[in-house]
Amino acid sequence: MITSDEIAVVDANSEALGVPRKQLMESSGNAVAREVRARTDEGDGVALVCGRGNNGGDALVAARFLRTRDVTVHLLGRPETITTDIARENWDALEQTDIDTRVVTDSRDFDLGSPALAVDAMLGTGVTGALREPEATVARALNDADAPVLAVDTPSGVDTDTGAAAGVAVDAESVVTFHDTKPGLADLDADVTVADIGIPAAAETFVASGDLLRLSRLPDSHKGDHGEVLVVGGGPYTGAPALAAQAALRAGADLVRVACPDAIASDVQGYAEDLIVHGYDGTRLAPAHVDEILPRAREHDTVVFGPGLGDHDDTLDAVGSFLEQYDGTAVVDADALQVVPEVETDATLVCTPHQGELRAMGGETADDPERRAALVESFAAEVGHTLLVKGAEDVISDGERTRRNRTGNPGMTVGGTGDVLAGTVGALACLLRPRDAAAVGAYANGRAGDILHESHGAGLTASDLVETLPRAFEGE
Ligand SMILES: NC(=O)C1=CN([C@@H]2O[C@H](COP(=O)(O)OP(=O)(O)OC[C@H]3O[C@@H](n4cnc5c(N)ncnc54)[C@H](O)[C@@H]3O)[C@@H](O)[C@H]2O)[C@H](O)CC1
Ligand SMILES: [K+]
Repeated sequence: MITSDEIAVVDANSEALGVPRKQLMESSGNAVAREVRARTDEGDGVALVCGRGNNGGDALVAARFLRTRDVTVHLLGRPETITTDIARENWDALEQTDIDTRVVTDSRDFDLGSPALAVDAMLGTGVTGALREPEATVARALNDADAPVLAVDTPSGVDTDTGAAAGVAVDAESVVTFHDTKPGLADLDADVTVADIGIPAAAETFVASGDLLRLSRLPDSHKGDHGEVLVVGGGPYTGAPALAAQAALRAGADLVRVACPDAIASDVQGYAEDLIVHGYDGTRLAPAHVDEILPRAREHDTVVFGPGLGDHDDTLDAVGSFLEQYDGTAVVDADALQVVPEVETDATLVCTPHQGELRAMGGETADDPERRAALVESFAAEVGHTLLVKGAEDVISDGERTRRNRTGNPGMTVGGTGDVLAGTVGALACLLRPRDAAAVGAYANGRAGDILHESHGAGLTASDLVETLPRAFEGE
């Protein structure tokens, strides 16, 4: 099953892989025509009722594939108001043929006639809220008509994210849906066919520019609120927490604070004026600091735990104690990772190990990319957290869904890039579910590295990466 937000990402990734939407629409239209032929006889009347989006576009394509049927195309709205170029191009193409096309601007003018089959292509995954006019009246007319209804993708009026109807919905005898089934279709008393429309499997497997849509299509609850991140790091190293914090800012977080030992606080502050640094006493994280860090962590949307902490026994004990008591969202990186498999925690974790750290956690790797991805998926299920395993090809899995990321280049093996990634994912995890934050973070980091590779060759630094992140989020 796939939701409309997810299909938008997959569509855009398909386009990035060289299979554009217009090509998918051709396949969708072909699939609709196939269903129409299966449900009618030669010469039968078929009414195609088209909305102004791509759902209507699918039926406009279908009309061309139905030369053996007596087709009438009803467009709901003026052709100038068709919302997408590809649907409009298909309308324009139909207008050059002798197919009977009718423009319905007022629902009172809608005349279905008495076809053997009516095709509902008013609205698909682009629907928002209850059907407006003329669609609502036309939906009632379809429901009152004698002809059985074949719905394209989803019956119009059914919310494709919840499967519920916000008002009147088309009552379809059959549905031809694309790529994968949609929420709610299984609950309908309709015959549902899933048609393969040629979306490459890679559009789902690999993270690509379409995944950036996850950020631009955020629910209203997140508009204008991009979250606050606490970076807990530093001790033996000072640059790491500063890099993670700066990356979180560049990845869009509203506010980023660093908690680090007093002994290095001024060094961390020295990396950038806009960092907010809180020191705890001493030279490294220890169990005595956990009571001070926990309430601070709870005031942030996410915590990035690990950059530069080091692996002193006291520090690892403190990490364990923190995770046992914390129930928010945290990105765990570097030395803190080794604690994760041993600890009982209610926290939602995104762990960002490289291959060596993964093995140290008890996970397995393999040379074959598919095998490696499968191993990461089962290890994620075992530890109960999201994993982002870094490598020439990154693997991201929450144990249920697994993605692979191909952005990035060997120039990025320079020190500090892991800190940048952890900070980026920390910022994204304020907005997206863990596996999406990890996937988009891995993609954007690698893309920043690829942009820099063009200008800097192998000479890129982690700070360059931070500066380039905003461009990487702009997409291609
Ligand atoms: N990968 C795929 O599965 C493909 C699917 N295709 C088809 O495209 C539609 C989705 O197309 P989209 O243009 O995004 O949206 P719709 O056509 O569903 O609707 C947009 C259209 O409707 C108006 N609108 C929105 N809500 C309402 C409402 N409540 N009442 C009236 N009008 C409404 C909005 O303003 C727009 O004008 C998908 O379902 C498939 O059928 C593609 O063929 C390519 C690949
Ligand atoms: K429809």
